[in-house]
Amino acid sequence: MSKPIHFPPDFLWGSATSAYQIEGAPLADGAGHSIWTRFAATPGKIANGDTGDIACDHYHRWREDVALMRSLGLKAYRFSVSWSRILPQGTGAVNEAGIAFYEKLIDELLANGIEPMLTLYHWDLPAALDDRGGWLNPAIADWFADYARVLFERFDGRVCFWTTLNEPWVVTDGGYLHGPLAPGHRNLYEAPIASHNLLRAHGAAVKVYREIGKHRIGLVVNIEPKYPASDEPQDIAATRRADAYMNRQYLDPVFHGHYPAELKEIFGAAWPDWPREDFDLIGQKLDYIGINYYTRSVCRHEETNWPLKVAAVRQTQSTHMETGWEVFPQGLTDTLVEFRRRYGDLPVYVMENGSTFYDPPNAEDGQMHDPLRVDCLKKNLHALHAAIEQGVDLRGYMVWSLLDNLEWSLGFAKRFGIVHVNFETQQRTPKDSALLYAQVVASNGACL
Ligand SMILES: CO[C@H](O)c1c[n+]2c([nH]1)[C@H](O)[C@@H](O)[C@H](O)[C@H]2CO
Repeated sequence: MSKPIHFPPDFLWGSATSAYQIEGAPLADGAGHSIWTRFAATPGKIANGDTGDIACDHYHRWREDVALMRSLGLKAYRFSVSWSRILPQGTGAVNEAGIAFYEKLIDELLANGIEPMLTLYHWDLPAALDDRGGWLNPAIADWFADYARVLFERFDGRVCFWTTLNEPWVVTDGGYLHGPLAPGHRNLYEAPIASHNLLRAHGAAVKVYREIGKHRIGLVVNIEPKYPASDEPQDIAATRRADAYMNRQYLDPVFHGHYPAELKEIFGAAWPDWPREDFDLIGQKLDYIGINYYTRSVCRHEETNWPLKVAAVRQTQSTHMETGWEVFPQGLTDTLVEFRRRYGDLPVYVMENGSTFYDPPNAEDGQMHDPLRVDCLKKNLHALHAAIEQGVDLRGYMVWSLLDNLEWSLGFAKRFGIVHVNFETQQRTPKDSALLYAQVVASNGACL
């Protein structure tokens, strides 16, 4: 009989989504275009021609969705604000209808005892700012800080939990180096600049929050722990490069004031000499770190792979993600323990963790059975608890995702929701994984 599991008494159990993936109506009520409304309108960019034009219609069904969260007993809800609903041109005049939408959502969450956790940026940059260089223009740190200030002034106090950016690595690698995500660039020289400006913007927003905010602010990074495929020196070196590029490229400047040396090795002449004062801005003190964990990577040297010269060795038990993300719960424990070892005892929240599997059609009993996701969730929650037992100051967990939604360029086919969405009828149906998660929340993990 395994030892009963106990999470800390006030552990924050919740779920996560993002604006473009669930809201729909991206241009409603005065909102401006974003790089994702543009990308989605470009033939071939999103699988099956899917777009966020309707998605989960959350823009109209937000009250129903909060009631759904309440029915699951969720303590918190992590969502993002669409910058171009608030500032249609990215800067300048505030669109009060955009403010009103998020105000209604926040007040409904609070009325239902659910902590709103607001992400300022989850990838949907205003198109008007992209026209001015977007993340490649150093001025974006000021544009982002001004946008953040509007939301801080309107919502701080009702929102007590702020995140500046969701996953600067994905924004950079997907949008500027390899190109599968908006704005779809493939440029070795642009990627470091975009990445550095994302971190500068993060720092500038935190600085504004320290002037006017009274609660908590942090950053959310995706961490994919890297394990060498062999003890061959070139595989060890490849693993180090992969860890520096995906993981330490963001945490080292924020917590240690410099980039990992491997980045100059990877980017060569494309890696600028950054001004020292930038690291004072980037290194603003944070109240927490958010970590998104999905899988690990087993790395080997591969001379032909641009620009890292690293290849991932595919593993056996994988999810149905297009690159087959391995189910590896130990990686979650390792990630959290390693964060504490390398960066110290800052409070940690797992802000995304989930899996996509082909969900069989609902059974005769009308219930949406998702056994693979249930198994994955249980294993990851045990791994989470193992990290707490090893001393990690883990404060909360947001399952990705509340709803099946638009999986960016992969469209609606990749379902991550614990609640099934019929995109024809917009009917929501809790899957077995949602019923399990509700029990986990109600028992604070004791049912695991
Ligand atoms: C590299 O994987 C990242 O950790 C990651 C995975 N995911 C994410 N980031 C994004 O934050 C979500 O918008 C995605 O829907 C979700 C599922 O793909």
